[in-house]
Parts: sequence; structure tokens; C-alpha cells
Amino acid sequence: MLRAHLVEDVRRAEAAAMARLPDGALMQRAAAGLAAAVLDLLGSAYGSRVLLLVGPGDNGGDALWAGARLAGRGVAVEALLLADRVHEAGLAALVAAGGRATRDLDDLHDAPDLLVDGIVGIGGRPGLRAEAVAALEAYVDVPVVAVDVPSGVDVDTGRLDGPHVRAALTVTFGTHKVAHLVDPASLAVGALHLVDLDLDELGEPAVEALQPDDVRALLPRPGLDAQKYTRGVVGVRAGSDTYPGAALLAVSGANAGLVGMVRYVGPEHVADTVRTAHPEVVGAGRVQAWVVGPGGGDDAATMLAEASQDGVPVVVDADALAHVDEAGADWILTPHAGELAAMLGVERDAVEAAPLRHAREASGRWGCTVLLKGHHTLVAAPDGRVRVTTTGVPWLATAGAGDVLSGVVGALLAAGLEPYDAASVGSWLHGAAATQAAAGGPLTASRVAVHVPQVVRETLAGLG
Ligand SMILES: NC(=O)C1=CN([C@@H]2O[C@H](COP(=O)(O)OP(=O)(O)OC[C@H]3O[C@@H](n4cnc5c(N)ncnc54)[C@H](OP(=O)(O)O)[C@@H]3O)[C@@H](O)[C@H]2O)[C@@H](O)CC1
Ligand SMILES: [K+]
Repeated sequence: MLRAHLVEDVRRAEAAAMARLPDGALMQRAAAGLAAAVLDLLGSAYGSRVLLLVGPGDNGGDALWAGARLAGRGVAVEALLLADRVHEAGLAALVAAGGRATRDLDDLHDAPDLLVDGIVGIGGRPGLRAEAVAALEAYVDVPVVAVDVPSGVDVDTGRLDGPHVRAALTVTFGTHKVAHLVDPASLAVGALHLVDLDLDELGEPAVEALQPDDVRALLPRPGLDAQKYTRGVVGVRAGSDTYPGAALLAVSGANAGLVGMVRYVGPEHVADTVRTAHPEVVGAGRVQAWVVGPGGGDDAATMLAEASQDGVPVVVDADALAHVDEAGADWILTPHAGELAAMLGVERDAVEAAPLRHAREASGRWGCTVLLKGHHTLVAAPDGRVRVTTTGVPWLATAGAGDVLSGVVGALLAAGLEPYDAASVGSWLHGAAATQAAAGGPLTASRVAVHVPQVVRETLAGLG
């Protein structure tokens, strides 16, 4: 599991580690890891130029100490000091290693190959000061390696408020931070590299992200004595005269092999189309979970009312979300930002600016799991836990992808996973299937469903 902690937890764990280690040892570990990551990115030390952007705190200290190590390896290192006082020992080490420091942007030599953002770390407030903005604007085309976090983001919430660094690579220390995983800040992180500081006592993570091993452990798999009914039956109530395709897509997600049987209930001519495309799918009967809503249009309210009568877990998506009054504790709501905004009576922009807060709020309000779709989809449980999906590709932002997702999640729910696991594992598989289907190019929602079995296969085999 990839875990992200709040700043106060990081500070507490770092203080405990510092108490048992020699002075400065943690910063040296951080700087060594940072310098190694920068060298990797540069490819070779000799002939390479690096510019450090150095703020007032220990984040700048990390950058200066790493700069000293890089200078020692033959990299031409300059530091632009963006505060009256910077980490003294780090600055002395840089200069002793042959690096050069200045406070004047005009005093810098040729354009660097890389910028190292040591402006602020976990002690920073959102936004950047004018000097930092000017330095970044002077080198807009130069890739940035962020130290710990891209400066300017709100570390504990992932919110943005004012200018911030956009990194190609973020090298973080000890544990991940919320802003690395949660939108919109996660979009500024680039590739993410964790330097282990051997921290104990970090406590419960604020958010976490499933890794292939976690998914493997959670995936339902048939026992030797499996029958179709023991593997679970998922029912889909979706599609309408206006949107027959949504039924097909939801069923294709549900019918990706994760359960023993799929039922479809909907308008007769839609049912015909579904059965033609998926001959395995049968009609009404007992199910262990329902998927309700994709393409439901005006029928969505009835679909939800009928599904709720069975007393089994329900995945509520799309048109059905507007009709959720009271939800069962084992339900999963799967809105995108616009749908969640309508449910909470706020503007869409507000949800997009603070998805973590709104997903938590909705989960608390309806007392069930909420899956909020986005660049990094969030799954919030009513007990406060949050998982972030880091699989997927931007090509996945395409019509019908959400319908497939609801089907996959419903299948996992019917197979017996807890709602929090069903939602987060389903979202992980959906993202991984999209990455595979896209193969570096465009995709359609139907192709995502086709790739789910292969992703499951590779994950079970430990190849994910
Ligand atoms: N602790 C450890 O063991 C280890 C920590 N490590 C490293 O330390 C980092 C944390 O260092 P830190 O605590 O010194 O805070 P940091 O983020 O550098 O800056 C805070 C200063 O910035 C200022 N400031 C605030 N906002 C600002 C803004 N928007 N724009 C400009 N300035 C702003 C604020 O000053 P103020 O304005 O409040 O007077 C304050 O003085 C951490 O991220 C990691 O890199 C590693 O070495 C591993 C071991
Ligand atoms: K930084």
C-alpha cells in the first residue's frame, strides 16, 4: 500500500527519528536520495548544469546539500537564494564543493538542464512569492525536480491557491504527502520518488493508494468447488430508449469475469441488444448486488426504488444519483464532480478545487462509500478512510468509461468484497485496463471492459 500522511504526523515521526540519530543525519539521507534522483534524470554529471531554487527553510537545506553532492560529482551547480536567510550549513557545503550562489536572477549563467525546487516543503503555505514566480518564469522550458513537494501546493489537502511549481519529478522523504496523491495538486507532482528515512510512528495514513500486491490480495477468485452462484450474481438496471448504449457498457464491465453470473433488467429492446452482445447475460432474479443508473434517464428513479427493495448492496451511478435520498451503509455512490456538486448543492468548481473534502463530506452525509471520479479517483468510506486511484491514463476521459466502471465495481461487490474494497479495487482495475487498452494512444470505453480480464490475469500472476 502506498500511504500518505499529514504534515503533523510527518513532523512527529521525524522528531522521533532525529532524537535517536546523530545531528543532521535525516537531512543527509534526504539530500543523498535527492542527489541520486537528480543524477538519474540528468544521465551524466559532467557537462550538466543544475540551478537550485532555495527558500528559507529545511527544504532549501535539502536542495543545498544535494547541490553540494552534485557539484562534487562534477555537475555545474548554481543556487538562487530566494530568502534573506537560507540553511547556512547547506550553503557553506555547496560553496565548498565548487557551487555558486547568488540572490540575483540576472547574475545566473547559461540556462540549466534542470531546476531543483527547494523553495518550500512541508512548512510552506499555498502560493509562491514574486521572486520565486519570476525565477520559474525565466526557465519555463526547463524540467523541475521538486524537493519533497512542488512548492506552492497545499500539502495536507491537495488544494491549489495561487502560483505553484509544476514538477517533472518530485522526490519526497519518509512517507508520501496528501498533495502527491490528491487532485488538483497531484497534477503538479510529475513522477514520484520516495526516499526512505526509516521513520517509525507515522500512525494511520490520511489517504492511501492500492498497489498491485494489495489488489492481488483482495481480488475474488473462485475456489476449487466454485459454482456460478457461489461466485456471486450481479444485476444491472441501466439503459433506456434514449441511452441504450450505457446498458451495454455497464454490462460489459459487470460481465468481465469477476462474478459467476450477470443479470440485466431494463427495456425489452435494450435487453435484446445486451443479450446479443453478451449471450451469457440472463434476466431478472436474485442478485448479491445491483448496479443502477447508467443511461437510466427518466427511468432512473424507478430503477433505484426497485433495486433498493432487494436489500442487497447497490452501486448508484449517473442518472440514479439524483434520486438518492437515504442510502444503505453497503451502497456505493459513483458520481463525477458535476454530479456530486448537484447532490451536495454546491458549484462544480468547488468540488474540483477540493475533491477530498467533498468526497468525505458526501460519504459522511449518506453514510456509505463514495467514489468520486477524477484524474485520481477518490474512494471515501464513512469511517474517514480514503483511497486514491493512481492507475489510468488521460485517454480514459471518454464517454461511457464511467458506465464500465460501475459494472466492474458492482461485480466485485456481488463477489463479496466490502464496499470500500470493491470501489477501490474496481477503480484500480478500470484504470489499469484503460492504460493497457490505450497502449499510448486513444481508447473507447468498450475496449476498457475488454482489457479487464487480462489485467486481472496479470495482477494474479504478479506481473501488475
Ligand atoms: N524535519 C525533518 O526532519 C526533515 C525535513 N526535511 C525537509 O525539511 C522540509 C521542511 O522544512 P521546514 O520545516 O524548515 O519548512 P520549509 O517547508 O522548508 O519552509 C518553511 C519556511 O518557508 C516560509 N514560507 C512558508 N510558505 C512560504 C511560501 N509560500 N513562499 C515562501 N516562503 C514561505 C516560512 O517562513 P515564514 O514566511 O512563515 O516566515 C518558513 O520559514 C521538508 O519539506 C523536507 O524537505 C528533510 O531534510 C528530511 C528531514
Ligand atoms: K519544494
